[in-house]
Amino acid sequence: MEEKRLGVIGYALAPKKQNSFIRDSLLSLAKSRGVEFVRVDSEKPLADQGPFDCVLHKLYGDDWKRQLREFQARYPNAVVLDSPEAIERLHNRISMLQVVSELEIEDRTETFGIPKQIVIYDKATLVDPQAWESLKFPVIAKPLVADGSAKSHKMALVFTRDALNKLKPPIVLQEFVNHGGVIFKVYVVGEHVRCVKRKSLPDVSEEKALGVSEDLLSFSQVSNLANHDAVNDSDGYYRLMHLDDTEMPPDAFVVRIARGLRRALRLNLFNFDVIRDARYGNRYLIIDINYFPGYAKMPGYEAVLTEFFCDVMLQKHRVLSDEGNAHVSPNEKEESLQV
Ligand SMILES: Nc1ncnc2c1ncn2[C@@H]1O[C@H](COP(=O)(O)OP(=O)(O)OP(=O)(O)O)[C@@H](O)[C@H]1O
Ligand SMILES: O=P(O)(O)O[C@H]1[C@H](OP(=O)(O)O)[C@@H](OP(=O)(O)O)[C@@H](O)[C@@H](O)[C@@H]1OP(=O)(O)O
Ligand SMILES: [Mg+2]
Ligand SMILES: [Mg+2]
Repeated sequence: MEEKRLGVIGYALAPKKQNSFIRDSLLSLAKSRGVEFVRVDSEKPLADQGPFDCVLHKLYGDDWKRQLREFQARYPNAVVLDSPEAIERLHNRISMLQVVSELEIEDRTETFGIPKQIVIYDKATLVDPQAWESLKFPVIAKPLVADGSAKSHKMALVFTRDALNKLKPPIVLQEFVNHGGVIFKVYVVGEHVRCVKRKSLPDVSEEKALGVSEDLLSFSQVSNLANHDAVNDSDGYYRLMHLDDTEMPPDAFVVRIARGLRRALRLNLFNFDVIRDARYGNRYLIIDINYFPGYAKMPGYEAVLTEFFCDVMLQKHRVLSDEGNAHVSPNEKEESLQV
C-alpha cells in the first residue's frame, strides 16, 4: 500500500538504458514508497513537461544541457540528478581521473592512485619518442573522449612503440598494470556503496609480451563479456578467470574512496573501476569512472535506488520547509544533497 506521496521523477534515458533500468520491479517498489516515475518525452521540451520533483537523466549534447537549464529556471526547486557540469568531467579520461589526486584519504595498510598515463592529441606527437619515453610498455590506448558512444569504449593493448602509429588521436596512453585478471567495480548511489568483481584482461608476462604475434590487440567492454566469449576466443588470449578465488579489497577502504570521489565530483550516481596492482598486493589503481552505470546488474538494485530516491525527495521537502524560514540559495540546496 502507498504510504505517502513523496514525489515524481521524470527520467530521460537512452532506449537501452531505459530498458535495463526502468523495470516493473523498480517501479512497483518505488510506488509503494510514494515515488512515481514518468518518462520524459524526447519530442517535447523538458520545461513543458512535468512538473517533476526530480529529473533523472543520462543524455548528451548541448541541446539537452540547454533543456535542463530551461527546466531548472522554470522549476528552481526541482532536483536534477546529476548536474550536467559535474557529469561533463567524466567525459574526458584525463579530467575524469584527475579527481583521484584531489582525494585526501589516509589508510594504514592500503594505498591508491591511477596508472601512469599521457594524453596525445595528434599524429605528430604520437610518433615523437619524447612524448612517450617515460611510459613502460605494454600500454592501453583509450579514446580521450568518454561520451558513451561505442567508439569511446574501443581500446587497444599496445605491446610495442612501433604499433603506436596504428592509433587515432586524441587518445590517452595508460600503462597496463598486471592485476590478476579481475577488476573491482564500485557502484555508488548517494551514500550507498557496493563493490563487485568482474572479469578483466589477463596479466601479461614479459615473455608473453615478447612472443605476441600481433603488436596491438583491440578490445571493447571486456567486463561485460560473457564467460563463454572469453573461453572461446580463438587465439586463447582471454581465459576464464576464477573470480571466486579473488579477495575483495577491504570494505572500509573502498567506502572511503567512494565517498571522497562523490564529494569531489559532486555526483550521486556513478561507478568506478579499480584494479589491484599485482606487484604490491595492497596498492589499488582507479582506471575508469562512469556516470549512471548499469545499476540493474547489481543484485537488489531496486531497494538501493528506491531508498536513495526517497532520501532525495525527503531532503528536498526539508530544504523547502527550511526555505520558509530562511533563504537558501540553489547552491546550498545542491550541497545539502551531498551528505
Ligand atoms: N591501466 C590498465 N591496466 C590494466 N588493465 C586495464 C587498464 N585500463 C583498463 N584496463 C582493462 O580494460 C578495460 C576497459 O578499460 P576502461 O574501464 O578504461 O574502459 P571503458 O570502456 O570506459 O569501460 P566501461 O565499460 O566500464 O565504461 C578495464 O575494464 C580493464 O579490464
Ligand atoms: O549498459 P550497461 O549496463 O553495460 O552499463 C554500462 C554503461 O552503459 P549504458 O549507460 O549505455 O547502460 C556505460 O555507459 P557509457 O560509458 O557507455 O556511457 C558505462 O557506464 C559502463 O561502465 C556500464 O557498465 P558497468 O560499469 O555497470 O558494467
Ligand atoms: Mg571501465
Ligand atoms: Mg568507462
